Amino acid sequence: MKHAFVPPADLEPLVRHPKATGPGQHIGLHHSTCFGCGDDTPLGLHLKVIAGDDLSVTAQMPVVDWMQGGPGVIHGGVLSAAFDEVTGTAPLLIGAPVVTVHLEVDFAKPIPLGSTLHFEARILGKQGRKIYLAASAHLGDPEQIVASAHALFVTIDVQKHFAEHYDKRVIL
Ligand SMILES: CCCCC/C=C\C/C=C\C/C=C\C/C=C\CCCC(=O)SCCNC(=O)CCNC(=O)[C@H](O)C(C)(C)COP(=O)(O)OP(=O)(O)OC[C@H]1O[C@@H](n2cnc3c(N)ncnc32)[C@H](O)[C@@H]1OP(=O)(O)O
Repeated sequence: MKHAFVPPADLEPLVRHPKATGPGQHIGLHHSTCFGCGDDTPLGLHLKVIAGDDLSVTAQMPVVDWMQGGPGVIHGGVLSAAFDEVTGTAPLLIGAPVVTVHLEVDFAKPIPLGSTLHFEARILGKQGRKIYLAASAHLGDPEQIVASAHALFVTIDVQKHFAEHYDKRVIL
């Protein structure tokens, strides 16, 4: 699939963190009211991101009616949010809490309501605090990619990053 994202050629190779979630296990470190992965949000993606056996993750998402953009198909922003969540969770495999600084999505096929998206994301490498990822999605046949994404995340100190906003957080 065509895309405009060019990661640096000199990325540092990475290995899994010794305490990373095991292969096949749900990576559940985020919080319960997160739009992407929280169980307690009435309107959220409720994504369960599963660790791969290397530097990759997978997730599935049923495409339900409220996700509609064009008639009968998913909204591109909903799909982008799902890519954000799936790619953003993967850096936990190297022990890095991150926020998104850049996300780009290539939409290859219309994605019908009633289908199930299968996501795969993998860490390409890092450069200082910057972590580069690539992801793709299909509807059941891994040979038929319907969308792909590239993302750049930056490692943060979670306590410091959210300090100013923490007391305005929503608890449901
Ligand atoms: C939804 C909230 C998620 C919260 C995550 C919470 C905890 C994390 C824990 C676990 C994570 C688990 C799951 C995560 C799941 C989903 C992820 C969803 C993530 C999101 O949805 S999160 C919301 C949107 N996100 C933001 O709210 C970020 C706003 N942003 C900033 O808060 C600052 O921007 C910051 C702190 C990131 C950096 O600021 P800073 O001052 O610390 O560092 P600096 O500016 O130097 O950037 C360092 C290096 O990144 C390069 N760089 C920066 N921006 C770039 C760009 N756009 N393109 C290319 N390179 C860029 C610079 O060029 C430099 O590179 P170099 O070192 O080579 O010069």
